[in-house]
Amino acid sequence: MGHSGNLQLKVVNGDAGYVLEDVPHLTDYIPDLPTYPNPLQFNAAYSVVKQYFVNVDDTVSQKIVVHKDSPRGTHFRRAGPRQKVYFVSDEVHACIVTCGGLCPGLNTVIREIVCGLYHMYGVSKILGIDGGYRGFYSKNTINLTPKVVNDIHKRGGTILGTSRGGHDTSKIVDSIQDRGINQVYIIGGDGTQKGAAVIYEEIRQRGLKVAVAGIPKTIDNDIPVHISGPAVIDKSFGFDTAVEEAQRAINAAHVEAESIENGIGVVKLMGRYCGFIAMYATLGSRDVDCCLIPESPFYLEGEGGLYEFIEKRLKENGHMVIVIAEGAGQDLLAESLQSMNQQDASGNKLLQDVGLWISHKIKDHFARLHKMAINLKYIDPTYMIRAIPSNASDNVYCTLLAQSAVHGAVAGYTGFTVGPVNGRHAYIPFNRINERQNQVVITDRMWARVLSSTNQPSFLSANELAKFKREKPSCPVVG
Ligand SMILES: Nc1ncnc2c1ncn2[C@@H]1O[C@H](COP(=O)(O)OP(=O)(O)OP(=O)(O)O)[C@@H](O)[C@H]1O
Ligand SMILES: O=P(O)(O)OC[C@H]1O[C@](O)(CO)[C@@H](O)[C@@H]1O
Ligand SMILES: [Mg+2]
Repeated sequence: MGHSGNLQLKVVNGDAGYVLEDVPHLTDYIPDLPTYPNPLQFNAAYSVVKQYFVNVDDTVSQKIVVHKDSPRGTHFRRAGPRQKVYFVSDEVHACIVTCGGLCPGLNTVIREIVCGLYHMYGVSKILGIDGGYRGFYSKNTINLTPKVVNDIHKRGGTILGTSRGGHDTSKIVDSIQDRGINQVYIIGGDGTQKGAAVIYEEIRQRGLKVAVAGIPKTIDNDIPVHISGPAVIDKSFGFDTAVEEAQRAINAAHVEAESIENGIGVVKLMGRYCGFIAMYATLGSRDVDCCLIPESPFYLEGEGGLYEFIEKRLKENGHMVIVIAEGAGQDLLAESLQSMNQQDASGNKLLQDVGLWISHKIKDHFARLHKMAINLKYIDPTYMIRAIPSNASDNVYCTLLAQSAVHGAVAGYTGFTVGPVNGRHAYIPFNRINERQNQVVITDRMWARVLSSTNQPSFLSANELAKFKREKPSCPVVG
């Protein structure tokens, strides 16, 4: 096996096209670090486990759909407890920070990092950083113990608070160094993981024995994940909970629309640059007649347009439900409203309210035509789907993510994000997670399932479809 690598890439090539995209280790830049036996083997609860530790050479394959002659492809290091650890319990001084927007399950991840460190590794010095990245240098810290975090998974939000912007790398690493912190757990979305990568690089340049672990959070599912799109992580925590909660809004829209002549229910769901929540909520509900997402451009007027489809569906069924992701149709809004081009503190584009806009457009159109009296109800559950506690299945998922992060940091790995790859938890280098934003691939089978379930137009001409097929590479299809 040959090694090739730099600060960001640590790639190992093996036989038959085997590639390991490895994560950094503290010993990459601090040689001769002492190791210690993993205390987990003396832990009463874990004594029932037949094999305590994962083999150091275990890796998880990114590709599970293969042909007879396919190369073995990319692999990631398997997550889990190692026989040797690089920290003794008393030496560990950990901290946890949450950044970006809210997401169901943030508190569960915090809880399980604290409990995992305490119960599995005997760690008692754990600090909560208040209010996101800027909290490192501008706020007081919170002492976290299993008692403090005992009930927090039942609450939405994050007990640590969160923020956008305020990522000042030197001030953050100064604070880590001054406080003697040697394990940093960073929970957040695509922006946060980019910030974590820069912190890791600065720590490495300063030669500090500090492990940096990222736990990916994104209600939008915009971190490269496996729900359609090239596979890295299967899906992000809180996504299931959000999709479940979105059902309540869709049900309400359906009940309202069904109960009145020519009723139209419009539901706006989160999804700044991608329509995963809208797509899954639509497929989950089966009451949706039209799902509009940022990845699939649509138009209103003329043949094959939205107005024509609405008229047709109302004539057929007497009612309809439209689900629209917040980032959909922003080009159309920019044409008809004065574009604001505003950004939030992290540099994310601030969007105009497409739900309200489209509701007005539809009402105006049918009023102008005098053809058909419609009754439109607009429901905007935006923050309601993310400000709730995670459901049971997300809670279990959050536990595995948190424990994987703890096992990895204690074993000396750093500069990594945790996540399940084809069902097995793995350590993924930051560069892989940060390479691009995940989006619904509208030439994939999952989007076809939506079109088939709603029977809505694709809004694409034959030429556009051919262009999309050429541009977007076909990727491993789920299901
Ligand atoms: N390229 C970057 N380099 C360093 N820090 C960044 C970068 N992008 C974002 N950040 C920081 O990461 C934090 C969170 O970023 P952002 O507000 O974009 O949310 P996010 O993590 O993407 O979560 P979400 O979009 O799901 O709400 C902010 O404090 C921001 O300053
Ligand atoms: O209003 P805030 O808190 O900035 O968050 C809104 C954004 O956060 C997200 O939920 C991502 O976390 C986007 O879908 C949405 O545009
Ligand atoms: Mg983001």
